[in-house]
Amino acid sequence: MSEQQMLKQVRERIDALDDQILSLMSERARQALEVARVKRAAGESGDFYRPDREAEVLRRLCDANPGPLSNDTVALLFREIMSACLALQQPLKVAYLGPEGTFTEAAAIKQFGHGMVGQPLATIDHVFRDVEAGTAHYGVVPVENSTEGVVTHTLDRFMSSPLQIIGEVELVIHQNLLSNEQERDAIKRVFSHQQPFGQCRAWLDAHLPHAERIVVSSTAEAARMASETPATAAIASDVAAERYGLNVLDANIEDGAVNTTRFLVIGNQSPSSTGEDKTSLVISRSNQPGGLYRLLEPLSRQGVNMSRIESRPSRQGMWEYVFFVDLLGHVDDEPVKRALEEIQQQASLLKVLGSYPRAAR
Ligand SMILES: O=C(O)C(=O)C[C@]1(C(=O)O)C=C[C@@H](O)C=C1
Repeated sequence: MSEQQMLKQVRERIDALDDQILSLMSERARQALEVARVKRAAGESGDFYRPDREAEVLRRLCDANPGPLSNDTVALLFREIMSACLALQQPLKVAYLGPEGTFTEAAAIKQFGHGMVGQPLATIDHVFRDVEAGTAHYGVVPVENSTEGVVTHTLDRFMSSPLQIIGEVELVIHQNLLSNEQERDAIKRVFSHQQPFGQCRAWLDAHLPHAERIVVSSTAEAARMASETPATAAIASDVAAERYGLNVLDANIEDGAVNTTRFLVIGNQSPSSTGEDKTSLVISRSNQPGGLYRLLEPLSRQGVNMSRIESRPSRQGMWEYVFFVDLLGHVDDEPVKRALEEIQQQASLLKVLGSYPRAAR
């Protein structure tokens, strides 16, 4: 058989499979509409997004994945299918720290898929306020090791907010050299946020030693400026390259190995336990010797793992420090429930910020 004939045969098989996939996806979308009908009939209020159910769907499919597609790819595809089904049920408005093309937008897309209606906002405070006011269903803000350098503000803002953490997103951050130019030799100036410049210092010293480095407010702003200025480049995400129509001259130019940023998803609902959850708390106790030890001791007694602790100065005058703590488990899981009851007796402040599925891939 000639190559042409063989290709024709394989492509016919692919066409037949695509027909099956299309018909299955359509049937799935009809079932999602049925879920929405049942929820409405039962008088459920609020939106139809269920992060706990989505986390379970993705975990189950990744466990069953026969290959050759990677689990990351399977998760990405099914995330988009669920996002499209959810958009049919009801379009979801998601506020995030903008502008468009930032890593926070990429995190929002990773959590909600392209079916969401994104609302890029100027500050973390605006994101909280829009979700508090109901203008957006959910919000996405950076919290740890962010390229935008705004982590502590996110933690502080939780002190005064009634919102819950309903999910977390981990994103491996890759930096790229983006430009309208075709060649690196044409670049005289490079725009970026301060932190990506730090992350790519050795690469820039080696490959663009004479280019002037200009710090701007975000990587997306850097991409926008590079798109309008000849002989310049931006260090930014591949999402920004797409958004501003720039060429990726060099990909993955960060000096370090894996550079992950964590984002929080905020909203009004409380996801149910999925068996692989995290709980975030803020706790405090008057400043006495052994105070922090007494606050945390119930965790070890109940066998609850702590994945993070962060101290912040209290702004309320009553406590000197507050501690942001992440636990493995859900508030409805017995060991976490018991530990929290014991902590409550020791603490002058205990606020559960939310229980939510641990970051999926
Ligand atoms: O199972 C549900 O509650 C649904 O609404 C269906 C579905 C899905 O497409 O699988 C859609 C949206 C939710 O966020 C979770 C899952």
